[in-house]
Amino acid sequence: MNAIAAEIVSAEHDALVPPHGGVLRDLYLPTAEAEALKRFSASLPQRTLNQRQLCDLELLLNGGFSPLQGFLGRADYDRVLADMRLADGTLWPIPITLDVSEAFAASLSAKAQISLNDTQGTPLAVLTVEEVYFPDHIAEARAVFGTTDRTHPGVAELLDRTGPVYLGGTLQGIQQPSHYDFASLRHSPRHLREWFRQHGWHRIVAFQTRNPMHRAHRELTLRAAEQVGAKLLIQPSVGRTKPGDVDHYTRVRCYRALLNHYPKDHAALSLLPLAMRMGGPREALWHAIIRKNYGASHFIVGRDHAGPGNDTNGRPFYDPYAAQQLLAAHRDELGIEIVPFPAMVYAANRDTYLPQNEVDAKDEVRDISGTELRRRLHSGESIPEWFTFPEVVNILRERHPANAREGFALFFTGLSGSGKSTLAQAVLARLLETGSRPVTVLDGDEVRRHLSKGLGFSREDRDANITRIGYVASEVVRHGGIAICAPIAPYAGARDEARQLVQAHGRFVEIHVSTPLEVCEARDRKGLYAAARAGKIKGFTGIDDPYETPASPELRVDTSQRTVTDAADVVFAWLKSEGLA
Ligand SMILES: Nc1ncnc2c1ncn2[C@@H]1O[C@H](COP(=O)(O)OS(=O)(=O)O)[C@@H](OP(=O)(O)O)[C@H]1O
Ligand SMILES: Nc1ncnc2c1ncn2[C@@H]1O[C@H](COP(=O)(O)OP(=O)(O)O)[C@@H](O)[C@H]1O
Repeated sequence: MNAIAAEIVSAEHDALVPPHGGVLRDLYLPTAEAEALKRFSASLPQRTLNQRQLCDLELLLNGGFSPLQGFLGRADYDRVLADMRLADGTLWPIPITLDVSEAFAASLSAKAQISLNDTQGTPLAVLTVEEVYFPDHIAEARAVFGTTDRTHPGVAELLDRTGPVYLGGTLQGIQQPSHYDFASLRHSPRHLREWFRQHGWHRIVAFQTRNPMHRAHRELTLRAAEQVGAKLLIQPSVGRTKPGDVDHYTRVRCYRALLNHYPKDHAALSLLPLAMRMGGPREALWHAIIRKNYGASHFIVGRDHAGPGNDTNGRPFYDPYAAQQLLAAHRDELGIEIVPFPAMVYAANRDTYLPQNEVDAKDEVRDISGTELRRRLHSGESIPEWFTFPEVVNILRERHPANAREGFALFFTGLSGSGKSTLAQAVLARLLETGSRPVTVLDGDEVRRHLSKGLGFSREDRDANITRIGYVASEVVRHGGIAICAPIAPYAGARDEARQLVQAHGRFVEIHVSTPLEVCEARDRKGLYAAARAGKIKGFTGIDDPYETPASPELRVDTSQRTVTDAADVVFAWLKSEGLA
């Protein structure tokens, strides 16, 4: 009996649902062959995968994406876009593709093999490239996400951070990507199926999440499990979720704490290394297929499943129940039962949670939105017990201390001589006078003597300088400190990049020191404007190199209109009003 037939028979035997397409893939080679391929892979073209590609690879190799055996070729890709199916007709809603640059693609010979590596250079798999093709990213965004609006994180990634060429081909797995965090909570579909068998679990309802779970989630999952007579699998995505989400380390601590609030032996926790696309209905279908591969017989789809929030006009990208409708439409061929659920809300008068559609006029409904929860965490305000469990609040508070203890960056930007350093020093003095927070100053001149020594003033060098400042600031903020940065930072793109780096860990406060050029030039503290006018310095900001005015900084201060003390007062008052000082 060949391996495929054996797999089908065993799937029938264990009474767990069959995997998608009938075959649970396992693309890892046996140990000796994997060892030989690892040695051989050193001679192949090397490719370091980004986080999304690494997540995709892991689920391709371990069978989470069964029946796929590699990255999609053109025919599969086209049909997935057009009607959510592989070329052979199997339901598959999200394109799993390997994007590269044109230069990398051009360097490959026909039928090339390439080594796919993690960020440490460890070879994980070899891809035999069967097809090289140019996708139309705009068409892909429209088909998969239904929009080309870059506010959608999946669209932004596709249009701005995805290579122009796709490589299709089959994979041979060498070794699993290493995870040193929560290793005991990570399982392949094969492992999880084995665990279900050992524990006699046959009906299993899976729950997907990218957020910390509170009482509403507990009620919802318990009701869903009870409704279909199944055990519960809490399977949060921990690969990559929506930018700005609570990090998975914190979330997993919350899930673990919550697990103690389920009836014994009724709920299990397993982490899914999925790179979410936030693709709403299509993504929900994909999630269901993946859970089926892990052996779940049922899948909970709540309100706004995998929703990316609102578009540029403030309207939701997807109808909150579109995912449930799409899954219902494919019910017969999906092979995993969908358990649709409305939002759960708290009725204070009954001191209980209810599905929204069971609420009546007399009920006093209470809810705390994600935004409100973040606000309360930031301000240190209380979070009621009806909303979540005290252990969960404690974990979230440790991770998100009230503003007064959370790190942030003050990023002064403006022309040379505008007053950035002077103002930074004055604000520094205020912060040190009134608080005990560690403060790091990354002044333009100072940085250029150390961190950015050797860099000049070309666009490339200036961008590198600002990225370095942003990186150091983000580390300071990550550890709860205050970073005060004061470079010219003339280019909007680099400023935004610094913002992204910092915002992963705390607030980024951009302060445009908007002193007019004439005033800066009249001050000419260092004689550089005169030298620039005389042509002795080339590419001087404001003279013969541009300064891109910040469009929407948190604050704008013109030092020609105020004394140093006044200007520092404006900044400090703003920090106070935001709870940062
Ligand atoms: N070509 C040119 N353009 C602008 N500035 C120049 C140039 N050459 C030297 N300097 C001096 O370098 C200081 C600016 O460095 P920054 O690191 O803040 O610049 S940047 O953000 O990387 O563009 C700046 O200091 P500040 O006056 O404190 O802003 C200048 O003194
Ligand atoms: N209200 C003010 N705020 C800040 N600087 C001022 C003000 N009025 C005059 N200045 C002077 O302007 C110059 C600004 O230089 P600096 O702070 O080094 O600017 P930058 O760091 O932006 O190059 C200093 O000599 C400072 O004394």
